[in-house]
Amino acid sequence: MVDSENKFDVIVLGAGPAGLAEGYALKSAGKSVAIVENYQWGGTCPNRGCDPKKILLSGVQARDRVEQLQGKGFSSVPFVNWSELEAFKETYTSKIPSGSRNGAVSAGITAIDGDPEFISDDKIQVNDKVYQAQNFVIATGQRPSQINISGKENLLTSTDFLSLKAMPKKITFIGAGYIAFELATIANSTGAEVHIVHHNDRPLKGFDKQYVDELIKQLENRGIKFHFNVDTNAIEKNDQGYTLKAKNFSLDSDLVVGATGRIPNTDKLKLDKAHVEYSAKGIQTNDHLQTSNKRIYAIGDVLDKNEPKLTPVAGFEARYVADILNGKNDQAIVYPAIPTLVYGSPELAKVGLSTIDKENSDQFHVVDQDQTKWFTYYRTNEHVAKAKIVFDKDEQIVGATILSNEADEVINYLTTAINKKMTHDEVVNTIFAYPTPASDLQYLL
Ligand SMILES: Cc1cc2nc3c(=O)[nH]c(=O)nc-3n(C[C@H](O)[C@H](O)[C@H](O)COP(=O)(O)OP(=O)(O)OC[C@H]3O[C@@H](n4cnc5c(N)ncnc54)[C@H](O)[C@@H]3O)c2cc1C
Ligand SMILES: NC(=O)c1ccc[n+]([C@@H]2O[C@H](COP(=O)([O-])OP(=O)(O)OC[C@H]3O[C@@H](n4cnc5c(N)ncnc54)[C@H](O)[C@@H]3O)[C@@H](O)[C@H]2O)c1
Repeated sequence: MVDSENKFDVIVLGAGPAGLAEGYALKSAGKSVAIVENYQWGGTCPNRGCDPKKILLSGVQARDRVEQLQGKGFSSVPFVNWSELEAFKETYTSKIPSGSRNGAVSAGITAIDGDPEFISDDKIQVNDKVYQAQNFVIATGQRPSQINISGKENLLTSTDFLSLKAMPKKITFIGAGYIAFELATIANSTGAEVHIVHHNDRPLKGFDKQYVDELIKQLENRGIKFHFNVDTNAIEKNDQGYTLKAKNFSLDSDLVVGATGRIPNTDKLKLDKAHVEYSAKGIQTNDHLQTSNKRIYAIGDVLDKNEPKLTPVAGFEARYVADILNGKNDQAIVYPAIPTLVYGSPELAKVGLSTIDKENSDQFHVVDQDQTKWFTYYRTNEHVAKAKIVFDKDEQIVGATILSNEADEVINYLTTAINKKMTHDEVVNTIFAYPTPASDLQYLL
């Protein structure tokens, strides 16, 4: 028998952006809700992901803005003091776990701390207590993966990097995805010698190759060194630091960060006991985000899905499942166009269709614009500003790739234009404040 106080309409596993959004949406609709978290309330994004990274980047971006204006009012590039910047970041992150937990409790959600394990189709056990629910929502996210090489225990993760107390003189990243590009830019701007080692020659492979090559060129100009087609097979510790070893290749550094992807947190949940199917890529669901056990849903990064694993996508899925469980929706999930962005200086962003090949070249065409001399970028003396816009036969924008320091802002406007199917005339007849990246839109679309 399960005590009545341990019975809920819905139990959510994981208190990250997905799990918390789910809990709040269900609670405000009158359901009894518990959330179980086994580590830091708030999850990856505010504790060890998006937010701390972006705080560190704020210092980097301020420095870079001054660097661009050398000889145009400034004569030296400021030194970014890593320890102070990191301490500033800590003033934000240190409040997240308690703030997130207290917020949930204040909203009337039952907060449970510990490792949940399914013991049947409708019950879990946490710290020797059994809890029962009509429905479960699994939102346990992902964690850094570790490459299986000799000396892998010598590798730091992105989480370790974001809390370094001192920036080393020389740092190496293995992998060249979002995390390596972003953290390498931060390390470079705070004075470190930075190397990126990648196993093939196609980093950021979801992005337009020409623009990735241009981004690499910009980062090389800043002093970041790329080593492509290097398959790391060992990290050896020595008196000075660490040596990365590969065939005919060796690189010494003070620290080495593994940034070769992330893996779903499914292993501790005893999913088999609840008949929930999953793969190495995450929990498998139907188009209603329902697992192989009809009373259990999965949302956020823990899903095995094609959509990018990002915070706003996790929130979208949480609201969708809440609507299903609140009886407001029974349709399959339909995702809007989702923008993705590699932060740094410059930023690389994309939404929708990014490239077209011979097979679909009669249905789409691409306009590639070098904006570097446009007023928006001229006034800040940007090194590069480019935009590749994909149009369909009706001249409707269906995709874009942007490379500039304003890419985050521009990609959001273009995402709206794609989702709202805005025509060129609708854009031109919208009065945007001038001069801003928004007022450039009439020349882009
Ligand atoms: C360095 C870095 C930078 C990033 N930058 C961005 C960015 O700029 N923009 C963006 O959109 N996304 C970014 N992301 C991705 C973003 O953090 C995730 O997409 C987002 O956090 C996913 O939310 P989630 O709730 O699904 O998972 P998480 O945020 O991972 O939350 C899952 C929660 O479940 C808990 N948990 C895990 N296992 C269990 C278990 N067995 N039982 C109970 N609880 C468990 C975890 O402790 C965690 O609190 C970044 C990620 C990283 C690592
Ligand atoms: N700005 C953002 O939105 C943002 C920022 C950071 C992270 N994230 C999220 O976190 C996820 C993980 O980021 P990530 O950068 O760790 O993963 P990723 O999948 O983006 O990139 C990993 C890279 O490592 C390479 N790699 C794999 N094995 C390797 C090996 N043995 N040696 C060398 N290279 C190897 C892969 O080819 C790939 O290029 C992202 O996919 C995204 O969902 C998003």
